[in-house]
Amino acid sequence: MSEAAIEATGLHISRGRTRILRGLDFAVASGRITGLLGPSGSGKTTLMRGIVGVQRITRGSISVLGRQAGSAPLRHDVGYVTQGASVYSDLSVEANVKYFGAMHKASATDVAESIAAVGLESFAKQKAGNLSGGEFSRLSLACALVAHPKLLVLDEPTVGLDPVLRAELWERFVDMAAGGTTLLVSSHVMEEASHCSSLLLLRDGLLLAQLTPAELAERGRSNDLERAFLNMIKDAERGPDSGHPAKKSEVAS
Ligand SMILES: Nc1ncnc2c1ncn2[C@@H]1O[C@H](COP(=O)(O)OP(=O)(O)OP(=O)(O)O)[C@@H](O)[C@H]1O
Repeated sequence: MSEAAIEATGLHISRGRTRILRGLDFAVASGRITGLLGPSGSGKTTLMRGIVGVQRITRGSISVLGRQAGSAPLRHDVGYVTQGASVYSDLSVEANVKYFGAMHKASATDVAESIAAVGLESFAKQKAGNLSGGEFSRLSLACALVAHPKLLVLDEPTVGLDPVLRAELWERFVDMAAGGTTLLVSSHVMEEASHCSSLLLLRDGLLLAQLTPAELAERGRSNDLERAFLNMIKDAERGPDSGHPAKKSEVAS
């Protein structure tokens, strides 16, 4: 078993007066793709923010690459691509990637490779503000890739992308993991779960289960992972009196 890149212990996070994450314990393996899945509002973004160190932890801890989440030495090792725009609309694609690359001493080759990795070579000189939604989000990804992070945290990176681009991006993620990068990718598209080695299933701020896609299909009694997830949720809600009791280890207390 590979070493953990992320370890959360007794993690609670509140935002304002609302308790969003309510006691999570899990580990994310190095050099793998871990999917963070759950319905809208389940706490995926909040958890990612905690991992990259931009969200105050209320109780418990998160360790990232062996250090406390958010600590200064992690700055060059952790990449985070948010759902919101993080690039400069008035700069070209190339200038944006160069700008983010400069913070990590990236070479001209790194810049060109990152642009190529997201399929934006023909848009290199175009202003970011003139890109389509999907191109714009791929540019955000290129800006994170240029730093060659050891851990890449991606919040819904395939939203707004067509099926071809979606597939290409997942191939890219698989290649990166094969090269040793750890990826934590959130999505609410359950079919994307099949690309991941491990899945964290969040619901209402609790970890419903951590399992492989094959285990999800088995425990949720369907090869359609969306249906399997829904079945697991129903089982957890029915509790031990249902015909399909949730295993104790699957339900966070
Ligand atoms: N600043 C805030 N103050 C209070 N509550 C917040 C704040 N930000 C988010 N929340 C609430 O926290 C909950 C979890 O939000 P979060 O963005 O982590 O969910 P998510 O699983 O990423 O959702 P989505 O898939 O829709 O992006 C939501 O109910 C949201 O309304």
